[in-house]
Amino acid sequence: MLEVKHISKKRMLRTMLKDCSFSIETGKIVGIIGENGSGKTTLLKILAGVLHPSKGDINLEKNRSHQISYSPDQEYFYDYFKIEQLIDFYNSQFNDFDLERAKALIDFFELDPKQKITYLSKGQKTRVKIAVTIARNTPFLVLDEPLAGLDPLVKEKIINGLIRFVDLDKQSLIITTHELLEVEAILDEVIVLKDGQVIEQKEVEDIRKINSLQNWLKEIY
Ligand SMILES: Nc1ncnc2c1ncn2[C@@H]1O[C@H](COP(=O)(O)OP(=O)(O)OP(=O)(O)O)[C@@H](O)[C@H]1O
Repeated sequence: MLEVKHISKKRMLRTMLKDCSFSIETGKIVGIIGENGSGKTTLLKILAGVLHPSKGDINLEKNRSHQISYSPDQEYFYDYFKIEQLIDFYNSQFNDFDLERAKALIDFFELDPKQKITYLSKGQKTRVKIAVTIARNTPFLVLDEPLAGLDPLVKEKIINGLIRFVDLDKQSLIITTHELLEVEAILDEVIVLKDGQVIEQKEVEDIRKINSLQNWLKEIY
């Protein structure tokens, strides 16, 4: 269980997050959604420990670095590595890294392990980033905008990779996204941010009984 309690974040005079509280159970796929600038990336950075909140706490059972595997929205790779070298590097850095799962993911994502990162397309780099993030056996996998700017086939491949390789008996997946149509089918819950505040946390099944996720979001926004 991950509990976010009354998190606020201010930088200079700007309020990026305001009194955000929610909890996420093991085994859930949770989408953090909301318009541009609503605070999704800031929230994920705070979950991952990259940013510190100005106020509030995050309750996790153990040390954050053993609990959360995080993929930021920007690229951060060592361009001169080959994919297989990057995987070896991750394996050397994280005790919870599953080398076999990483190799299976690279294969599933139709990537050549001998290829240098610098020569990969955006879609290929995104797949590498997701592969090394979800190859860790942490209880929470946190992906910022894993589908942004990708073509429909690559999006589908990534979503299938998530379904196939995330172990929902032990792990939860938290993603931010604007691609509601594409992810609606895999989400268990959504957390909606507006102007830095959590305005809703709801089971997607309950939303679908009355509306599509996209229309529901328009109504509450
Ligand atoms: N380094 C920073 N310093 C000051 N303000 C920032 C900084 N980074 C982001 N912000 C502001 O914080 C707010 C939340 O930004 P954030 O990137 O978290 O939103 P987002 O929901 O992820 O947006 P998007 O959907 O466009 O990625 C925005 O108003 C943004 O301008």
